[in-house]
Amino acid sequence: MTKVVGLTGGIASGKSTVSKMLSQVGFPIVDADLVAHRLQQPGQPGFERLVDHFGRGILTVGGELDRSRLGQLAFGDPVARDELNQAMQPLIREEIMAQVANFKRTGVPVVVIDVPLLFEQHYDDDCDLTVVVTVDRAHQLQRLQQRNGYDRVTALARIDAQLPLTVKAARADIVIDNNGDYHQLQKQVAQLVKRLHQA
Ligand SMILES: CC(C)(COP(=O)(O)OP(=O)(O)OC[C@H]1O[C@@H](n2cnc3c(N)ncnc32)[C@H](O)[C@@H]1O)[C@@H](O)C(=O)NCCC(=O)NCCS
Ligand SMILES: Nc1ncnc2c1ncn2[C@@H]1O[C@H](COP(=O)(O)OP(=O)(O)OP(=O)(O)O)[C@@H](O)[C@H]1O
Repeated sequence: MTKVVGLTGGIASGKSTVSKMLSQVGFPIVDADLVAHRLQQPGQPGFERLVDHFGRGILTVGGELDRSRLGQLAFGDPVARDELNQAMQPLIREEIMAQVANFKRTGVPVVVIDVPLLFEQHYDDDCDLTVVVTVDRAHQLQRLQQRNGYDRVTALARIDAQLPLTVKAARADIVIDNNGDYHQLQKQVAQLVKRLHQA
């Protein structure tokens, strides 16, 4: 029986870094951000839904989704964010579950789903084990600003659009503390890998 491992954290807490490490040692990964991005390509169902909800003002002159514009709308206003979630989440869930089902059919022992909104959108109900990558707010803010070039206000709006990391960590089966350097992160991932091999 394939075990489903839910990997989550806060924005810029280090989920993708951990999922890359797990992928490098052979675990299959379903990446929710990648799923969402694919669904938002012109012609794909997510794109159509977003244009229906938010109008053509969220498109670039080239007719693609203007991610920065939609991000300003959605992370600046909880009502717009709810609309975004209502438009996108059913499609994202369907695709994630389809990919999980495909991996299950191949008989792999473990599949990892890397989902930022794992708890907010109740994906944890479908997981055998949940892992939260946590950082303190100062590291999170600094890494997010550095990675995305956001000013402080923009970065804080994105951090506060998710459940607090302390709440997520309290709900997790396993917590990975990413306040240290990459080496310290790698050591904790090695422990996780051992546990997953026993799963
Ligand atoms: C608003 C959008 C266009 C901004 O795009 P942008 O390229 O700036 O961000 P990107 O998609 O790379 O997401 C970066 C991070 O933002 C956070 N995030 C994304 N969507 C949300 C959301 N609806 N609520 C809270 N945090 C979110 C996640 O931590 C994610 O890893 C984009 O985030 C989006 O379409 N979000 C809705 C899809 C979604 O829910 N994705 C999360 C999958 S569970
Ligand atoms: N231990 C660490 N030390 C220093 N920088 C780190 C560490 N872990 C991750 N980072 C950096 O922090 C940033 C955020 O990490 P990452 O992209 O893995 O986060 P994420 O949780 O996947 O974010 P998102 O929710 O936006 O997808 C990246 O630039 C990454 O290189």
